[in-house]
Amino acid sequence: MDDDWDDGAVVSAPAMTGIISEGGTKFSAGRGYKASSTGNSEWDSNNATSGWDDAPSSGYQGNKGGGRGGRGDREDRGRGHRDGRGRGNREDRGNFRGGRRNDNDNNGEWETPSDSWGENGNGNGFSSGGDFESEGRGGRGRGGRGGRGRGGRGGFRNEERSNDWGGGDSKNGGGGRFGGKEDGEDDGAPPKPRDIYVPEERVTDDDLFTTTITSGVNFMKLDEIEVKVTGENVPNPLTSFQSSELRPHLLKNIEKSGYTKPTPIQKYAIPIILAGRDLMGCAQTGSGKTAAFLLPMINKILASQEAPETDGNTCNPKVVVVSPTRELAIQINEQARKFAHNSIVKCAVAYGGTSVSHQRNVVKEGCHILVATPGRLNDFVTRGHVSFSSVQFFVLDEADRMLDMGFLPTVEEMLGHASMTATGERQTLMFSATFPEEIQHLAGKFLHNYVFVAVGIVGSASTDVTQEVHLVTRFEKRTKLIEMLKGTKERTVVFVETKRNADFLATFLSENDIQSTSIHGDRLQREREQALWDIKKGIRHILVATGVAARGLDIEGIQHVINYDLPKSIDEYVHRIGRTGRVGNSGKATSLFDESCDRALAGPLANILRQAGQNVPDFLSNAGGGGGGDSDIFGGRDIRGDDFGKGQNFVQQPAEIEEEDW
Ligand SMILES: Nc1ncnc2c1ncn2[C@@H]1O[C@H](COP(=O)(O)OP(=O)(O)OP(=O)(O)O)[C@@H](O)[C@H]1O
Repeated sequence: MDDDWDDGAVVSAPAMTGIISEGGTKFSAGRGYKASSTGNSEWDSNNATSGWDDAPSSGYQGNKGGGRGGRGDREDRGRGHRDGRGRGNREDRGNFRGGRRNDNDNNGEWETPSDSWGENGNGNGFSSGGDFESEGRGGRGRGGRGGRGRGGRGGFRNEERSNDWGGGDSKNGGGGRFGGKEDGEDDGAPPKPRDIYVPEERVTDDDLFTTTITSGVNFMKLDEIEVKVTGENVPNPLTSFQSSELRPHLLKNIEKSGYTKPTPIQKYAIPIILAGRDLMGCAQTGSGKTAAFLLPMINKILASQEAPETDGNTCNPKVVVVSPTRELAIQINEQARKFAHNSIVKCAVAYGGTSVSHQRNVVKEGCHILVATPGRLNDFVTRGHVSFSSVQFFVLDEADRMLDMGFLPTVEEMLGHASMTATGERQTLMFSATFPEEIQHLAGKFLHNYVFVAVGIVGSASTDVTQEVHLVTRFEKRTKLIEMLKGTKERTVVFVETKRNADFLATFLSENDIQSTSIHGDRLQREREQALWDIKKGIRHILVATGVAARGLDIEGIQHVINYDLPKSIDEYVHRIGRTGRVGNSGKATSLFDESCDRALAGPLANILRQAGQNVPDFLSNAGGGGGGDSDIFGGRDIRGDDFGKGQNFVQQPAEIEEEDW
């Protein structure tokens, strides 16, 4: 669909009163929002009962009403988009498996009348570039998220705004955050609103050891999973944390974390990283990949006993971890703080949507470990706040996502930066639960004589998640959702494809007495963090989310994942349902399969179900999911060949589980 804005139609900010008819959707900014369970919904100037809640609590219960509808925002965000990031980007992305292009398109679509706010549907598309962090490509004319131009939140416009909107103009191609100009510098362009959000450190040092998931009854079963390791001179795996080379301080923090034994990926990855090797590590969702890379890196810093390095106002971290979403960056930083607790190791986090000056001030104090989203990191490097000259470890978490077309240019820029230590001098580590072969090929150029570790079938879902797929029409989805959620207190993530539908559903559920919140790329960072906090703390028990929450998030007590809309790619499905059933806990995933738009997923979905020993419904087989599974299409093997390493590779047979382990 055409995702351009019609600049001629831009209405300026004062249009905050009255109804604007926009692509079939009525906005009555600053007023209430009436969600109808029967079909169309609209902004309703007479109904102020369920407006956007701009209070710190991110639920949809507020009576505030204000905030939505700012067409002025649209002007800011919209224009750069047309000539900037625009179409080339979409085309590029579309080449990769899993339909990133479709994702992007979908994110930009108005829903059909039956399932959206609009009366006529299809109006003002906005190509969002997905919900992941994508700031930072402006310097290349891609403009990050430049110019999405959705009729946005006028109420917040002058308060805070994501720095990663790109902020370009229609002539110059959007974006341009990396032109080397400091915030506020006068270059003749319209002033860019600044992010002023200073995130609070919600997880205090005292809470660090209680915020992660306690392993479940199936934890020991992880040892049954076959592990394939290829590469030259592969070190032997660990048998326990205690018998490893890890330093006593680290062992103490591991114990305080409640980890009694390493997971399979930890058993293999820790010695490989300690031995100075590069690594491509693939293991199921919720199987402890974060600790697998953090522990050996922290060990190395502890061993060196060096203070954090700074050079004037420039921070020279030893470890850089890059994550595709802000919330995942926050989480990885919390894990790093936990393992480094009470030691000399200093950790910092930098991500978009927050005050640049605040994070710059934190970073310039120096840190050993810097966890960041790519755009903010690249920005800091470009501006000289961070240098890669001391980097010993460079980690790409969710590496396949980091190397798809959305982020690849930024990753290439970072790894090709003049200050970056050379391949072979630094250790480069990549982790994910999914690793398509074409992405493995790309990854190879950043790695040096790496070891490949695959725990289980890469790209497969955890068998601890009971998966169900229901055949529905789009008109039945809402009723089905209410049926599933009514009366249950299960902590649930409901995934949808579009940001606007996330908001719509969260409101709709709340109006049906199912307290909900939402997270997606159009919410302010403050709201995104609040929404997650509310779920973690049980203040809300339903989180309606776009793909921004699909990867990496580790939230205690998520029992159910619902794919209200199925994703376009099977990898995304695997990551989404992996928000439950983590570290040996059981969970369930229910997907609503609408044949009119999900047909392409039928085959891959049936394979995933079969691999996990789940029932494959007839309608999936009939829709094209009748064939057998093929693990290789999910990157289940080393692209260098199963024999790579000339006989030094080995396959770990599943361990015998002793009775007392259960
Ligand atoms: N050895 C262990 N024993 C017990 N719990 C562990 C162990 N290792 C990790 N965990 C816990 O398991 C949970 C999942 O770990 P983590 O988030 O690293 O998974 P992951 O493999 O990175 O998942 P994803 O693919 O979804 O990102 C966390 O709460 C973590 O604290």
